[in-house]
Amino acid sequence: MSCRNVLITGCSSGIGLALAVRLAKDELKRFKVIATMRNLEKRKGLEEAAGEAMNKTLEIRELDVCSEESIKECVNSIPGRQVDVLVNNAGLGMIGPLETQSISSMKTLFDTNFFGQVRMIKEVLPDMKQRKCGHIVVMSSILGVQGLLFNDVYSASKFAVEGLCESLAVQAMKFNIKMSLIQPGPVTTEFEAKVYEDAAKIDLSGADEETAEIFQHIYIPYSEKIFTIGQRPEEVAEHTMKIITSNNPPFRHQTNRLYAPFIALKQADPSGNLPLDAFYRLTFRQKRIFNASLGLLRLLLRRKQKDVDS
Ligand SMILES: NC(=O)C1=CN([C@@H]2O[C@H](COP(=O)(O)OP(=O)(O)OC[C@H]3O[C@@H](n4cnc5c(N)ncnc54)[C@H](OP(=O)(O)O)[C@@H]3O)[C@@H](O)[C@H]2O)C=CC1
Ligand SMILES: CC1=C(/C=C/C(C)=C/C=C/C(C)=C/C=O)C(C)(C)CCC1
Repeated sequence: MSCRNVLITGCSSGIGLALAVRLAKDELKRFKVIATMRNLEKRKGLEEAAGEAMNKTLEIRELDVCSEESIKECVNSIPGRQVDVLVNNAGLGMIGPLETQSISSMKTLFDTNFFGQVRMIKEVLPDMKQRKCGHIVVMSSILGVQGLLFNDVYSASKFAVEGLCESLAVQAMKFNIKMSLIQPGPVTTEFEAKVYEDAAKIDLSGADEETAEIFQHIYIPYSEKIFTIGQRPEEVAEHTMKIITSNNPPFRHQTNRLYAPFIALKQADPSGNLPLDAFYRLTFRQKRIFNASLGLLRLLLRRKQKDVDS
């Protein structure tokens, strides 16, 4: 197979950085990685992790998914504008009570997580259609399938991405273009620190006392515990690499089997009441069940790790 150009957005940290490095260090040298970031001053981490691959199988370019001009400039700089695989990874998180969040902060989130993806796809789709070849890989989330309290707007942005891709995928198929949505659960990246940092600045006086209490004393501690068993970005990169190298890539792929039961609840009950009840109980009624489930998840994770190591 010839070398494929892979353009990845949001490579200054986390999943984007890990994926760029993984593809660039491919033993079979199947990829030329165009690792992009909006702020080139943050390139050091990627340069160090890429090591010898730098300027051989990996090049760093500037790209802000919120600027059409920046996207065009980057894609035009690629010989023949040839993007064989687009990985739409750049994204922001946002948590908190809806009443405390400004419409302008929600628009910023959508501008990145949804319109950023749209801008990227619009830029490469006509070329891919002409070549009758290409793969669009999109970093969605389990929250693109299942909503979660205090993640209202973030989850909505990922649902929007899922709807966009599900609609486009059939047309893409006609032009031999593949589309894949990657759905990770919690991943231990800068994402986590950034959302907690932003959450600490929320003016909770914009919400009633009970809501503020639930957010601070139930959601935040639960969420922190959940992240202690989050995936590493390298694991998500490995999953994504498998999707990219697959001859017949799936349209949707969950990277963490621990979250399959939450999605199964949704699929099991079209009325939607089953997952709502389960989340309600887990959050408000069953502190002991939540902690016990977490213990079980940890055990399963340790077993899985042992299997991988042996
Ligand atoms: N971490 C998690 O738990 C999960 C994350 N995801 C998704 O994975 C993706 C990657 O997140 P993750 O690696 O965890 O988080 P990070 O915060 O580590 O990485 C996010 C990347 O997106 C970049 N970015 C933000 N805004 C823009 C923009 N306007 N233009 C270009 N790049 C931008 C950031 O750049 P900068 O450094 O300049 O801000 C950074 O490089 C996101 O789409 C996220 O929604 C999905 C499921 C779970
Ligand atoms: C609070 C809470 C939960 C927390 C889930 C979290 C915190 C998920 C985070 C997902 C992320 C960050 C996705 C990013 O795209 C559970 C386990 C569902 C159980 C019910 C209560």
